[in-house]
Amino acid sequence: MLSVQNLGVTFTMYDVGLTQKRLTVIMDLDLEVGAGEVVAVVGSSGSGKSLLAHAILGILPYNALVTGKIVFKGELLTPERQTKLRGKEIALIPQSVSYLDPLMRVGSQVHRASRLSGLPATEARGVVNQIFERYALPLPVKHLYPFQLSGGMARRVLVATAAVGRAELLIADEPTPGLHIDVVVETLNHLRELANEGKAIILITHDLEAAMRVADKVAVFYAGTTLEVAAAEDFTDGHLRHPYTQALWRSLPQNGFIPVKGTQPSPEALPDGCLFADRCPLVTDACQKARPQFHIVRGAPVRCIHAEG
Ligand SMILES: Nc1ncnc2c1ncn2[C@@H]1O[C@H](COP(=O)(O)OP(=O)(O)OP(=O)(O)O)[C@@H](O)[C@H]1O
Ligand code: NI
Repeated sequence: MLSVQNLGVTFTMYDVGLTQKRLTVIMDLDLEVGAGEVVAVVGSSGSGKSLLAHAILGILPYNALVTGKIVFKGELLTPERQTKLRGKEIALIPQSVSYLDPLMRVGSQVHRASRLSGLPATEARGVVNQIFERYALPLPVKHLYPFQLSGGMARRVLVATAAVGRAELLIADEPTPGLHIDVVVETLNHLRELANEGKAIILITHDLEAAMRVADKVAVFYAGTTLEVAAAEDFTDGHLRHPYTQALWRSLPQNGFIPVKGTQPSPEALPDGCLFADRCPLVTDACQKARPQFHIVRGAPVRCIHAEG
């Protein structure tokens, strides 16, 4: 359904004295998402996850230059098409209730979302009631304002707002950390259900465990690019290809809690070679010379010259 090819995002900024500065924050990024699939995008803070979502939706700030290709349902996703499809065929499940209109009752917002997505007025009312029932939101909740919702209810309203329409691609930017585990699990289950009904889901998260709970594939982001796109079972089968993905896996509490030493390079100081080279146990001179290209190892793409079948 969605194919992101060689995506790049560069910001033009002005420094002291009005000197222009270009900052490339996403480069060579590839990602495929099919109908019925949950693809998790996992990466630490600043790796470019939200910018990927914004690039797909066409809501990057004006000083961002996008290169590469995004193809949606076989057709190039141009800015015009993005404007046309946003909220209709491609919907965002935002990070927090702060994205809802604080002055509008919840029911009206879900209703508005359904109308924006193209549902006729005659159907919208019934569909909104159905969606409230589906997400265990009692009908009186319709009359509440966003600030009156509990954390769990707020997540359900956000999912309902995206699920009420006919959007086939849903992008969930990670729920704010600090949510109760039950709420997280419930939201993840809702996303899985929507995929099982045939939608394509991109789940953006820091939380590898959450990702593995529901995702079919996990795209591992690092300093603005994908290092590996692994199948969820590759983690548990020990089939991971990239040393960074392996390190992330070992950093989970149940796998030894071994931290990955060092930090991700900042967009202002990216190395010429492999982005992970300075933290990698397998590093050799060749790694420092050129950025490794994606190549297929055991059926999945990875960006490491040492990864072999
Ligand atoms: N408008 C902007 N101008 C310049 N740089 C930006 C802008 N927006 C984001 N960036 C930079 O782009 C990089 C990626 O940001 P992004 O928000 O996509 O990260 P993220 O992976 O979503 O992080 P988090 O997990 O913290 O949400 C960061 O280094 C960030 O500072
Ligand atoms: Ni983000």
